[in-house]
Amino acid sequence: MTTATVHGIDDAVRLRNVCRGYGNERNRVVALDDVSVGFGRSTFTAVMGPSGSGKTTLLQCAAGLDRPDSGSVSLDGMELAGLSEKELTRLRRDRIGFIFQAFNLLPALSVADNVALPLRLAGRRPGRESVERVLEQVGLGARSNHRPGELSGGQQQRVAIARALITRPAVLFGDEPTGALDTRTAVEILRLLRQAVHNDGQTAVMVTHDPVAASYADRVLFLADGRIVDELSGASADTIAERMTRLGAWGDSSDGSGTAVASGAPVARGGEAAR
Ligand SMILES: Nc1ncnc2c1ncn2[C@@H]1O[C@H](COP(=O)(O)OP(=O)(O)OP(=O)(O)O)[C@@H](O)[C@H]1O
Repeated sequence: MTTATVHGIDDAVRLRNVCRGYGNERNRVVALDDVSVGFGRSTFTAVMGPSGSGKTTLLQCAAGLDRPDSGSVSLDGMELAGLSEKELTRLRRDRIGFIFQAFNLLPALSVADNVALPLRLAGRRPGRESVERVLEQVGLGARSNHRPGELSGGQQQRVAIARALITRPAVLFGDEPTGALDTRTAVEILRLLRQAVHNDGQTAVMVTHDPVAASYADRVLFLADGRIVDELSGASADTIAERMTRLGAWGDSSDGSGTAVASGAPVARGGEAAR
């Protein structure tokens, strides 16, 4: 049984009966099928599931990057449906931080200028101290004048986290933020995310395929065929991997009516949790 549909009053992000499909009537893919879930303030949630189960679509709808066909999304107390594109852009800029697998840094800018970019885009003048402070926070105080190309992958991802944190967003969304990193470096990044959540009161939602990464979250949601089918709290990587294996078995036995099984890519990592 899943409790994912229970919403707290104080959720930083809340989805209610969200449906999102692609294609036309003959070729319909249901990416999200009546998903209701809340992400409480100052919590860290990992979203897992087979390839094509709807994880990225869930993240994009939750972050206001994609609009659901039906249902509603509220973020930091604002209903997204009523907002114009301009208001939505402002909300994303001011209240959300994004961290992607490909760090998406601008190679020609220094580390400090990359971090300051969201503030400049918002028409604010970034104070040197606030940039230095957030770089210290991610352990890169000495690197502010370097170019991203002079940093390791893990350091570049830390710059991306600093850039996401500079606006003090209510919610941090990560789509495979540790996907391109080795295990040790991934752990550093996950600790930073936990810190942002538990020390600074931010809310983090992270899509991952890695049970070890997911074990750093307070809660793990499991998606299959566009629906939340299970969740775990405070689980170990082994427990999460075992649950993924079961999810894989469910995927194999599916009659396909759920629609969203995409590529037949392997689902579970089983015991291979720590890459
Ligand atoms: N722009 C799009 N056009 C058509 N179909 C799409 C589009 N985006 C997603 N889909 C489909 O919706 C379903 C869910 O996709 P989504 O990317 O959310 O899955 P996912 O769980 O993130 O997958 P993965 O782990 O492989 O990244 C898939 O069947 C996918 O093919």
